[in-house]
Amino acid sequence: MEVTIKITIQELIADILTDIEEFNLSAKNALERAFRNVVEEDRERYRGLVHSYIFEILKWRKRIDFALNSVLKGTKIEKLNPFLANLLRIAVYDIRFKGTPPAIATDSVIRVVKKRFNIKTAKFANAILRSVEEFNEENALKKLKEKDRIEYLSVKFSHPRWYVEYAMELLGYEGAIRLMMSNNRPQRYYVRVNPLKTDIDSLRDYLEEHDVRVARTPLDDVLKVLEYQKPLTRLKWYKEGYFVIQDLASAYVAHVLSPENGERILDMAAAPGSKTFHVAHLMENTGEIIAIDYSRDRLEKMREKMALLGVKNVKLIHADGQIFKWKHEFDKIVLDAPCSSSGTYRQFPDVKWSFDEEKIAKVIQVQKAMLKNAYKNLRKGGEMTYSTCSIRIDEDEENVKYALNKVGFELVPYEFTWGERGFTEIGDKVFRAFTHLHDCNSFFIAKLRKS
Ligand SMILES: C[S@@+](CC[C@H](N)C(=O)[O-])C[C@H]1O[C@@H](n2cnc3c(N)ncnc32)[C@H](O)[C@@H]1O
Repeated sequence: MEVTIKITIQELIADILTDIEEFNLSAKNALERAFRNVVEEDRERYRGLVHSYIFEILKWRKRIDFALNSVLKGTKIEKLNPFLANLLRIAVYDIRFKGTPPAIATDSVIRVVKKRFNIKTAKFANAILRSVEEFNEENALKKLKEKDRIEYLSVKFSHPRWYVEYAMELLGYEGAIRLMMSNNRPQRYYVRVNPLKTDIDSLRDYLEEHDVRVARTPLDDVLKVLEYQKPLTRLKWYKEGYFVIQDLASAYVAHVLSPENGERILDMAAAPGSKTFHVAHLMENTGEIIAIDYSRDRLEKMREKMALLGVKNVKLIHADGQIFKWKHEFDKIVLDAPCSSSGTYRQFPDVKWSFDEEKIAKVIQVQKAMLKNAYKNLRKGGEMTYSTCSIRIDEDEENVKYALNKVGFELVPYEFTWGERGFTEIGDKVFRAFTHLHDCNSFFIAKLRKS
């Protein structure tokens, strides 16, 4: 496991995990940042391994912390120095999830503790890991189940407590468990063809020639990846923009919007651009798309990708979608709102731990303000999609009800060809996907009109 980079793998992983917490970075950004400092030849060799550690530890963090907190006396893992806590998490993950012999897992992190702290801390860490080795998780979980069933499920499936309660209310006990189990499975990839460069049949042939086994999906421009040999991002056609990697439900938005050639479209939260580019592709590069986002970094990435995909009808603007007003009204609007991202746990397990109720309440206010502002920017008779990758009714159906009752929109009875219908009295006119049912992100779409 030890590598010839200046630091060991364990040290690098603990640094990245600590950056995620301390600087509120996404796992993806933290990985990118850390690998900038790794020498070139090691970068390609170790990226996959480190990526997998980071994602798996974040996925199982609550269960890992349960083991650690059960053996820690007089303190909690959350109270320890964050770098030390993350080293302990790596060892627990190695021992309990990867089946690494405890002596090896312990030894490799204790060496880092000695280097970065001191002998006393190393002895402390060693004692904790010995206790973890003897910890009877099955018994402890059984006791927890008797005391607090929700907390038991939250630990067992390593999901936030609020999520367990929410999922049980939406889907019942069995449904909630199936959803959490599927959130914990490996990510499923989908690819969408870039029709400016090729067609779906040629893409399918190309992928199969390159050992990527694919299947059709409910969307005729999207393929489901069943098996692959090397990362899709290393394929020449990916690097040249012949296809994009885009979640199935996310790729439904542009179809529901049904843009027509020559129209003027606003995308109010556009970066990194999946839906904007899809709309541009469906419009065959005609008309005009104004794509705004509040994050300059994300817009910059979007600009690079746009050139690669041959998209020419998009103007990128750094702006706040709550107040942005353009000189013309729009025929159609995409509002893929910032949200709790609670539908993306399989893809981004770090998101599980980065939203609490306070942060979610704030994002709901932003969603409402954006809905109000969308109305101001839309022409009479114009249509829009409102979508989130959240499972929560307060970000989805309740916000649509707000748009109908308080803003003035009407709901378009769109004929969804797949997925589930939603909740509340408007449930039969909206789209929902769930990870355990549709093998993609849990997702919400509603189509609205300014009458
Ligand atoms: C769900 S993501 C959008 C994903 C994008 N539509 C796509 O398909 O690639 C939400 C986006 O909202 C942006 N955002 C957050 N607050 C915003 C605001 N007040 N105005 C505009 N964009 C905002 C975030 O920077 C983020 O890029």
